[in-house]
Amino acid sequence: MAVLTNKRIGFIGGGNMAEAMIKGLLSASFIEAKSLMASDMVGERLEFLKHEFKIKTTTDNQELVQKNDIIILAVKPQAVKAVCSGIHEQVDEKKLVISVAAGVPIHAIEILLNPEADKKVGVVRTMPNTPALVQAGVTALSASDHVSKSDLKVAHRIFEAIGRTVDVPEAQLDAVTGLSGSGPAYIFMIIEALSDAGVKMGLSRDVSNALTLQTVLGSAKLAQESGRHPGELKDMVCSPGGTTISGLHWLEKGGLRTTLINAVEAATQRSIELGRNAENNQNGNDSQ
Ligand SMILES: NC(=O)C1=CN([C@@H]2O[C@H](COP(=O)(O)OP(=O)(O)OC[C@H]3O[C@@H](n4cnc5c(N)ncnc54)[C@H](OP(=O)(O)O)[C@@H]3O)[C@@H](O)[C@H]2O)C=CC1
Ligand SMILES: O=C(O)[C@@H]1CCC=N1
Repeated sequence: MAVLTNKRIGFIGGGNMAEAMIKGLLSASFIEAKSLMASDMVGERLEFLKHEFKIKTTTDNQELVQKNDIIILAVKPQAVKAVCSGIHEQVDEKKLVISVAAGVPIHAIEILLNPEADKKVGVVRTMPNTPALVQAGVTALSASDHVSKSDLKVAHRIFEAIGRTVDVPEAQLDAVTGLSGSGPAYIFMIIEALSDAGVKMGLSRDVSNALTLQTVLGSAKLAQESGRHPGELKDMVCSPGGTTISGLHWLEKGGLRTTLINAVEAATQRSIELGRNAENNQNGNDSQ
């Protein structure tokens, strides 16, 4: 039985993030496929989504807005301006607009959707991540003043269906993007490297992958469920004069902590830059 029975959700942009959310929402039985729709310019993506998830599709963003109550902006930040300008007449006060676009500020979306400033358009800006695919995502949300408490609750329920949610002030969403939005990619790189390391030491790829994945999963679970400081949990693994401290010495020499902090900082800065470019309708250094 679907949790959200009386609302229809439309995704503008049917790429990776939309797919992660659609799969997560359907797997969680949060909503029925017939209440989901996606629009995209890429016909192949729409065919895939239609075939894989049995959802409705269209190439017409205006039709998508007309036929749905909750509109999720899931296009690249660089495309937000064009998309919002193309749908502003169809977006009325009854629609709830949720953006997952990195960097793009709420007020920029509000101005684009309400150029005459003659209606109240509620926008919730969010930053989810791809583990939504397996209902293990985490999403930070921030809402504009025009979003009612009940609409914000609906937004929370959507993202709770695909993982955890946190509320943050909008000013912190770029940092969220640098940490948990981009974070799965950092972790996948670490997983790949650890698995390679096992193979270098003579393990089969299958065994090495299995050991790596369960080690990452188990460590996160232990940290989450015990609530203990990660430094304390790390110390529990390090026997005096033992193997782990020898390994950690190399992680320190390689600057692992500094590297991760720099990565989050760079991704946060890029999110801020994407937001500025989206407002100015520029692409900055990227050609996408
Ligand atoms: N991927 C991730 O892990 C996360 C992504 N996000 C955010 O989600 C958004 C989407 O990212 P992601 O899914 O990775 O990107 P994708 O490029 O995979 O998906 C975006 C899709 O939107 C399509 N599109 C472009 N312009 C339009 C338009 N005018 N109307 C309808 N569809 C259009 C694109 O087509 P085309 O390819 O032809 O441009 C593409 O198929 C971004 O803003 C990103 O910041 C947020 C959190 C995590
Ligand atoms: O790489 C990106 O820009 C998007 C935003 C967060 C994760 N992916």
